[in-house]
Amino acid sequence: MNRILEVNTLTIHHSSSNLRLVHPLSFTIKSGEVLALVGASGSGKSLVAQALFHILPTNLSWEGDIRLKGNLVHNKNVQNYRGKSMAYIPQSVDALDPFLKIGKQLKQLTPTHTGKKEIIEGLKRLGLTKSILTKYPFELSGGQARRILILMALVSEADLIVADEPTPGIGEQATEDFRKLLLAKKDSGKAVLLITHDLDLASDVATKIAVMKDGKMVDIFPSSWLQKDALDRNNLHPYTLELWNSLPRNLNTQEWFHATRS
Ligand SMILES: Nc1ncnc2c1ncn2[C@@H]1O[C@H](COP(=O)(O)OP(=O)(O)OP(=O)(O)O)[C@@H](O)[C@H]1O
Ligand code: NI
Repeated sequence: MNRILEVNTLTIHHSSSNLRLVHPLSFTIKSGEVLALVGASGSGKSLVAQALFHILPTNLSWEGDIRLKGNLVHNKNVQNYRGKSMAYIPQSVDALDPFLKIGKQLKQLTPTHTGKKEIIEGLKRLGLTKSILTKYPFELSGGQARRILILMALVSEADLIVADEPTPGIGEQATEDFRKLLLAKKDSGKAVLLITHDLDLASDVATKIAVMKDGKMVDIFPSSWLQKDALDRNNLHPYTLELWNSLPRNLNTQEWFHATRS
């Protein structure tokens, strides 16, 4: 399988003090893979996504090696990748251009005819109507804006999609539609980095799961390990086990937790 994204010893620190917010971490996402990045609030997930696109807050710096299809992504060439071969669904809906109608913003991403068809279909699948295309971002609700951001990433031709908490506030139906669209991207050989608090979504769509805690990637493992009878669970970090045991569907499997720790 082709490697789409390779991240090698990425660290993120305060520019002024060298104090680390993200400790050295490395991972790879291949064509057709979804890597779910999960972990506590404040553990550094969004910073990792921002570093990939060179859009960290100015008081922070990063070091390491980021490659897209083997090519080093650096300061001077990142514009050639952003929004083209790497699409980003940011955690904040402020990312929409406030002065440009939604239709125009979507059109910029997909100038081709097929793109237009995909936009119309995508709108429908995400529970939006065509009328939204003539609106400005300020006329949308938070959930609608988030769905537009999802659509933007999904209609783009990007090889890599980075989605930072795309589902809060969009409702159950749109979350389900998003899940299906993600699986379609996966099947068509794209690579996805999905940052989420939704562990059910993560275990459902991801091929690999990475867990962050206090700026460290404490685990990265194939999602098949989460199958109830998979022995490899023994290899997971206690924090990962804690996360999974706190899922409502696992609350009755505490025996398993004790069995794996003894
Ligand atoms: N510009 C900044 N300057 C200093 N610290 C920052 C800055 N931006 C983020 N941080 C800190 O870095 C840590 C990681 O933040 P980040 O946004 O990556 O967390 P996260 O895992 O995405 O959390 P959440 O799940 O809540 O979105 C947090 O402790 C946050 O306070
Ligand atoms: Ni975040």
